[in-house]
Amino acid sequence: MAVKTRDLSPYVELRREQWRELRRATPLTLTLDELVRLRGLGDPVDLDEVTDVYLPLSRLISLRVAARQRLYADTTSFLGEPSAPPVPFVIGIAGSVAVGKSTTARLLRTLLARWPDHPHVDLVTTDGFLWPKADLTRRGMMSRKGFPESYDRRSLLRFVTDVKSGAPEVHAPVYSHLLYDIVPGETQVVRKPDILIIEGLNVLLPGQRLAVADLFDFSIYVDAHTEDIARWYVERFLTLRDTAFSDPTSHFHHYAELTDEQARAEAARLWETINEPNLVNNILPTRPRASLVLRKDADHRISRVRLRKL
Ligand SMILES: Nc1ncnc2c1ncn2[C@@H]1O[C@H](COP(=O)(O)OP(=O)(O)O)[C@@H](O)[C@H]1O
Ligand SMILES: CC(C)(COP(=O)(O)O)[C@@H](O)C(=O)NCCC(=O)O
Repeated sequence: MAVKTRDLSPYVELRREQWRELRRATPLTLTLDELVRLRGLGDPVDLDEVTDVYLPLSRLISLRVAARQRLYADTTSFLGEPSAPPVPFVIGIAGSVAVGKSTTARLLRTLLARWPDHPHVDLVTTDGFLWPKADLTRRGMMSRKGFPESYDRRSLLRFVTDVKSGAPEVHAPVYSHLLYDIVPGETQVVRKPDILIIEGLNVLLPGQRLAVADLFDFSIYVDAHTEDIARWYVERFLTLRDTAFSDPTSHFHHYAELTDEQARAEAARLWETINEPNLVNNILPTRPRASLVLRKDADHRISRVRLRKL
């Protein structure tokens, strides 16, 4: 009997109207005020999107956390070892600069923490693992920020391994957009969370040996057309010019004086020379590896969800 090629796909793609049915009885535990505080600059995500997209997603992840715990328990019993506390469940969130990963990550952290089975959820962004400015400068990589080689990938892998191994306290370095550098001496401390979310451009990249992506129990790729993301990047640059860049201590303070036209041209240049090549050459090729893809339309609205079944 002939099998339709479509049936062999490892993915199932659902329109938002189909996906939202999978929420079942998951309650909405987020208020509009909280949503406004969580969403990123220029991201118009509303409570409908939380209900339609994020509640089914938090239900799916919660099911996967329980399944993961059963799997670990089975392996422990197979090995004849005494039962151990559950291993933190690790979620990776990938996608381009300016696609809205941080909003997705913050929303999920908040929603997942409201499930009684896994209340302790930590979120770490990979910018803390960028090499310090002095190192990037010395190695001629200042215009490669966000490219795979601009990160201390070994430290990132060590960090996630330590969290998964149940270390009582693990420290992550912290990045500041204001300084455009790692903040000396500052760390984010992670203490045995039930769930750890790792958000960053390149988190799904495979490595020659073990890569951080190999430690993920679930991963999300936030996706949109490249032309749409380019436009969001330029719009956000204009907003930053009037907000963050106007701070005299900002590394980008010189941008605060730009006219609209100059700011658009500079943002387009940064997009075309740094962020677009990184998206096309490094980030987009990792999309097929994600457990789930959130697909955004030109207005930022999530219209489709692709789930990996196999
Ligand atoms: N130069 C900057 N100054 C201050 N904040 C910034 C700057 N660039 C990006 N951000 C903020 O950093 C966060 C991460 O941005 P980005 O890496 O582009 O990912 P995404 O837009 O997918 O969340 C966003 O909240 C964004 O508003
Ligand atoms: C800090 C970033 C590399 C993103 O870091 P991430 O947390 O995704 O690893 C990025 O937001 C960035 O600042 N890129 C530099 C080029 C630019 O400013 O557009």
